[in-house]
Amino acid sequence: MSLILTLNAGSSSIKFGLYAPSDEPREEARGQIDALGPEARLVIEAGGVETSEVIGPADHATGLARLIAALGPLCAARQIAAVGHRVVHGGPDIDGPRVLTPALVAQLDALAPLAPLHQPHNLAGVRAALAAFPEAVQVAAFDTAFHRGHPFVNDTFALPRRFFEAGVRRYGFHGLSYDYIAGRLRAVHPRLFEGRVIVAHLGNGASLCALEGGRSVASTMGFSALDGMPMGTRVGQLDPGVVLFLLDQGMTAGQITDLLYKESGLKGLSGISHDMRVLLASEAREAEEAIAYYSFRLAREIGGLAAALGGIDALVFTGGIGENAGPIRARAVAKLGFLGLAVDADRNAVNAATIHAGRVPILVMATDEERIIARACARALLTKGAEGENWIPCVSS
Ligand SMILES: Nc1ncnc2c1ncn2[C@@H]1O[C@H](COP(=O)(O)OP(=O)(O)O)[C@@H](O)[C@H]1O
Ligand SMILES: CC(=O)OP(=O)(O)O
Ligand SMILES: [Mg+2]
Repeated sequence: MSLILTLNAGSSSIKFGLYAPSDEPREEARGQIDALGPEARLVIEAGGVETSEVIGPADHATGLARLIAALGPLCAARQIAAVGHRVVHGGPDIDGPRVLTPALVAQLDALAPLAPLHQPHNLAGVRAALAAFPEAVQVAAFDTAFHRGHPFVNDTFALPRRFFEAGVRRYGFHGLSYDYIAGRLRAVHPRLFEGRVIVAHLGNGASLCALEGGRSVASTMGFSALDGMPMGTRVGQLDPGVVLFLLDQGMTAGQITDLLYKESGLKGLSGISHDMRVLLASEAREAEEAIAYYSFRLAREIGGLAAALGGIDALVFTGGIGENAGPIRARAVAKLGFLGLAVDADRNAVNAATIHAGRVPILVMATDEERIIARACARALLTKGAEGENWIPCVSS
């Protein structure tokens, strides 16, 4: 039997999954190369057993090579029939997964400046997989695709129209995560799925999405993966006047890019760490202020999306912080009683699946971006053969 490999080559980690193909792919193994840098770690979970080893210094290229080598024993003699890649940016037109062709890869390369922390690594994963598995179908699943049905007012800036036409618009990201959550809502809470749901994806990157009947109508991330929530190292919402000021002060575009993507957010504000666990455990005033800012912005974004939806029928927390950081959820929701939102302290403390004490359900749900990629691969394997066709029929969540 053949296998599906999923690759999610991010800014500081490379995640993978191995699946047996079927309508609902069966996960056989998953893992990641963590903390790319001087002391990278390879973590693999297979058959209920987790192994972890420090692999020493690794960048994206060497980390990918090491990961591909580690797949050998997991695959045994089975062939990788499809490799699915998380690609953060698909541009204005791509509204679902696609089989990768050289022309499409070139088109995606050109979008790298819009997502400099992600797109180049995503595409490096594509190139490594093409070399390692030349017989496999290569599939891309896009973070932007889920948001392509937004109304105009949620996608535009108030710039002259020609900029919108030229692609300067709000794209929205984390679509694989929102697609997965929408699917779980439909399966587990069908009545909520039909309503107005705000999903807060709070990982190293963070955004929120407003869902209506399972479809994205607004997102807090905009043109790039910088806007909206402050993140581990990214600034979140920022007055563009600050960028003009920094340019005027003599900073180069490259320096400002590094500042906004890599030195800001929780890391910049605390001066301690980008990692919420570290900040929650710290007694430093700066850690507390970074947490206070994060929680305040989270409440503001939820309020803003509730207005975009004209109300809220459920709130969902997901991502590493959303799934695990009870104090952050509690602090944000404490400001949102006027929307019918309140947290049950005991259930929140143990990350229970439902944590509300008020009228509006508040859910904690684990996300699974890899599964959305694996499903796209399974559909690509079923439909392959249409010569020159790279559209994959999309089974919506
Ligand atoms: N138990 C926890 N308590 C608080 N924060 C946590 C916990 N576990 C993970 N996190 C936070 O989740 C964030 C990483 O989220 P994750 O979704 O794993 O990231 P990525 O975007 O890289 O997939 C980090 O800030 C980390 O500190
Ligand atoms: C788009 C984005 O911010 O992704 P991540 O959370 O993986 O950094
Ligand atoms: Mg993530």
